[in-house]
Amino acid sequence: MENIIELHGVSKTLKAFTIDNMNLRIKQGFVTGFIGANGAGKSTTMKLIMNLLQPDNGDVSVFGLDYTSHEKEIKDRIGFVYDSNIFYESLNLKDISKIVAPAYTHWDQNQFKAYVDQFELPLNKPIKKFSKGMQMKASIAMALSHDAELIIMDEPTAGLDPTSRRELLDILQEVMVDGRRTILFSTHITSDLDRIADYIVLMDEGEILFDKPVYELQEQYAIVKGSTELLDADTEAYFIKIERLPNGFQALTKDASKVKEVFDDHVVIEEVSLEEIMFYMKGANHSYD
Ligand SMILES: Nc1ncnc2c1ncn2[C@@H]1O[C@H](COP(=O)(O)OP(=O)(O)OP(=O)(O)O)[C@@H](O)[C@H]1O
Repeated sequence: MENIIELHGVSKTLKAFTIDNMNLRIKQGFVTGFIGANGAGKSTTMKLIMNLLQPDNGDVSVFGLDYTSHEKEIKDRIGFVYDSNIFYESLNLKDISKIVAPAYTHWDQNQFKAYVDQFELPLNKPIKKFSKGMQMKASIAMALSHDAELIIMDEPTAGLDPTSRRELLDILQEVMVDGRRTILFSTHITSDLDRIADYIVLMDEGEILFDKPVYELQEQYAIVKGSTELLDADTEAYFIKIERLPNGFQALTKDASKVKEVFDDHVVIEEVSLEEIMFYMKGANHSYD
């Protein structure tokens, strides 16, 4: 199976927010980073993938299965980290693991204890007395302790200190080593993705703007700087968004080689960061995508 998650023509309206006819495919065996501004719809999409929200229209399948008849099997094979505390707050980790363990076919108590030790989490302290970062670590320890084939994490690095963030990214790299697993995770910290992502999905206002391998982004997207005299109706078509500055223009292109061919040495072409791509694509004219 090439795609571990497939969304076909999915629509969902939540009051003022709408996802309309979304198609998304997440490749098996890779790490996909899910990015987009606040309110873009990343959490909503993850909830649709987890069946915590149901689409108004369209289909969601995970492992090639649908939730109508395979909910338990799908959930058994997913490790999910959500951006707010999903545990019973007055319980401690020891009790929670006893409640959670029977729900999973492959729960591994030793693995769980190893993560608890690594994250230096207390087993006997009620979750409500954990800091935000500790709660996130507890969530991560649970998600990684039942041999899940698919790990879905909504902003797992938010609230973690730099050392813990690095530790988590190392763990995620380790769990990917045997090639059996797939990770989808959202983050606002784009440097997380530089370390481990193979694919990037960018979302804006309920819409997937792109879903691309990292190497393709690095090869094709670039920042172009030059004199505004170079711009006219024809040449502007090479850019996704153009900023006109007093001393020239600065623009994002998704076709760096074409820009090089057309403008040659009249422009400067620079590598683009994910943050810059997000900045330029927000509110851009997507007919150029
Ligand atoms: N239960 C709800 N009822 C109404 N609107 C909602 C509900 N949940 C989310 N929304 C709205 O849907 C939009 C998308 O929210 P979502 O949490 O999916 O975005 P996000 O990309 O995860 O944002 P962030 O990066 O800030 O976490 C927002 O405008 C939010 O206000």
